[in-house]
Amino acid sequence: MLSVSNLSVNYGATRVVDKLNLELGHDEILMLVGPTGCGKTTILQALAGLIPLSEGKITLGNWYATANKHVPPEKRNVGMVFQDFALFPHLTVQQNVSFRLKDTSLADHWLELLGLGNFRDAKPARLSGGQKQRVALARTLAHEPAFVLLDEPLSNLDAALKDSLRWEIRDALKKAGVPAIWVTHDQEEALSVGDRVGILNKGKLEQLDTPEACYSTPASRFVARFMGEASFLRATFDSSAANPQHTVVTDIGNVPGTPLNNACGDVDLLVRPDDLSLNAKHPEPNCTVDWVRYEGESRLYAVTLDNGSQLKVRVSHENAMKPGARAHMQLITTHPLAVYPRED
Ligand SMILES: Nc1ncnc2c1ncn2[C@@H]1O[C@H](COP(=O)(O)OP(=O)(O)OP(=O)(O)O)[C@@H](O)[C@H]1O
Repeated sequence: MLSVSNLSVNYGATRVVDKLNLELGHDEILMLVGPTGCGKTTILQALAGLIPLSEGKITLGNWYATANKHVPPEKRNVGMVFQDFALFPHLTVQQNVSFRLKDTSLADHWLELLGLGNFRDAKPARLSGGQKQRVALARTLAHEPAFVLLDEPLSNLDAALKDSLRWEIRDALKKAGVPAIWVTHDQEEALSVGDRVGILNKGKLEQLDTPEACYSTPASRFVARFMGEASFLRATFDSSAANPQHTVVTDIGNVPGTPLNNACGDVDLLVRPDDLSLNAKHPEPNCTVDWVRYEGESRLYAVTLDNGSQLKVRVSHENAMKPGARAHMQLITTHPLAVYPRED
């Protein structure tokens, strides 16, 4: 198990990572997300032993590192996968993956498993971006790392390739049975690939939870906004025993709620674009379209309710309306939505 307690990193007087705590199971994949400059790469560098800790402790297997006890990268048995692949250009695929291995059978194993059998003798320059990243991953896993750190491994690849390769990487990590921390800018990737997701804000973990919990019950509005389109609808919520179903009352329908941060009375309800319907033909319109973004399969509308709240709703592409059009909006979800204390 990889265990991190109170890990902090300072650059001069600036604290960049602030008291990070986490534990990873033996084959668990943690996705680390957060705005640019929030400390993601610094965390990976500290775990890899590339920069010193200012405070805290990292423990894995038979070693531990603290501010006073540095363990060099080569003693940590860490595997790293970078966005720029970091392959040796003058070596073949086989040589890259087998580099410094005494027993090359594991190199063969991962080359086959990642579909690189036919490219053994090719040099990296002849490979596509996706193939290069597979080689980098095969090389990492062939060295039997105790844990793997991935720093935006897919950010140099096109969208279609990203989608398939993220699953291949997840499968390979699970087959290798190693804990992994995977930094990404892509919130959809974080939700779909991770066993858990950690959301960082200014060096602090705001939430460390399952993808479902991070998306549907975000610990803060920051997390809610970071993990997807988030609108906040004025609502009222009675937290007493008189409301056993936890019903939240709004102008566009009542829904079950999950109160966070002791929300009660005047509250804001977190609404995702698929929690709403938008009907242009309804006889009693209650909102006006502000703008629309065509997305192919769907359209995303920003709509202002007659009570002043602005919400975003995603509907089928067949539902075409122009800015200024009147429509009827309604809450259609049956699952509980997160409820926060009112913020004016
Ligand atoms: N060597 C350094 N010296 C001083 N400050 C640094 C150094 N490296 C990074 N920083 C600062 O530390 C903070 C965190 O940087 P880091 O690279 O970890 O962020 P990140 O979350 O990985 O960002 P991005 O998503 O843009 O890659 C930033 O404010 C950055 O300017």
